[in-house]
Amino acid sequence: MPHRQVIAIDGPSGSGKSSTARAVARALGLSYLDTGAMYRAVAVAFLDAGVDPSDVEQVIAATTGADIDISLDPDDRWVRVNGRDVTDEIREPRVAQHVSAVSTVPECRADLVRRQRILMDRDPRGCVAEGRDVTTVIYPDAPVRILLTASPQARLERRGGELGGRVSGEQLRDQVLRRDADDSTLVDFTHAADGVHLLDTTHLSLDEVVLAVVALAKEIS
Ligand SMILES: Nc1ncnc2c1ncn2[C@@H]1O[C@H](COP(=O)(O)OP(=O)(O)O)[C@@H](O)[C@H]1O
Ligand SMILES: Nc1ccn([C@H]2C[C@H](O)[C@@H](COP(=O)(O)OP(=O)(O)O)O2)c(=O)n1
Repeated sequence: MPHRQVIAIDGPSGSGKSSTARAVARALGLSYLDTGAMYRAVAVAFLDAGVDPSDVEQVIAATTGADIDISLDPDDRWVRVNGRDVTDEIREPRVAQHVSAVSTVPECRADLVRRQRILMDRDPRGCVAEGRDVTTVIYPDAPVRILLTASPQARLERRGGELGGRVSGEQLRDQVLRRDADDSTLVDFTHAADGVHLLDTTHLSLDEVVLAVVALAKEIS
């Protein structure tokens, strides 16, 4: 049987992690894990429950008690939390605004990391996973580890294009730059750790990034 392929991709908001990881999973016939969707799903759960985001004990309880079910199919993205489909809701600006209340609490991270390792090991063919700490914490032994970067300007333009004018310039900066600053208090996703390949996507098209990652995976595997 061919060996499992595991590809770990990290990077800041708008660097292209989700689009790249999904396309690479499709190209190589691997499963795909969006670890950020799990943080977002927990944020929906605690907002639903009326938890005050600054009440750390309640945020921890909402995280450890959340029943998260997530698709690993790159062609069929969905996520459910506590039995409710929140696939579209997790992309709403109110979720981006509050999700760091989960990602900045070590107990919440430990709980999600444990679940993410299990999900990454589920498919016998292997997995492409993306987030902020896949290369360093969740799966530091992955044979292929990549940090995607792009200039703040490029990342703001990409996320702005994706949201199609649904948010103000100020909300956009909050979603991208403020959130990255808050999220990087516990994990470093701006410098490539030892053995992690740095790929600056500022001047590359999505297709070029996907080709570069697939080429690297073939070279290493
Ligand atoms: N290299 C690229 N060049 C131009 N646009 C890109 C590139 N990579 C991703 N995008 C676009 O930027 C937006 C954000 O990408 P996404 O993959 O969601 O980033 P992340 O998961 O890192 O936040 C999407 O609309 C995506 O199509
Ligand atoms: N492995 C991860 C994945 C996401 N997070 C946090 C950081 C982000 O604010 C949220 C949402 O992540 P997501 O990847 O969906 O965010 P972007 O698509 O890059 O804007 O979760 C994390 O702390 N660790």
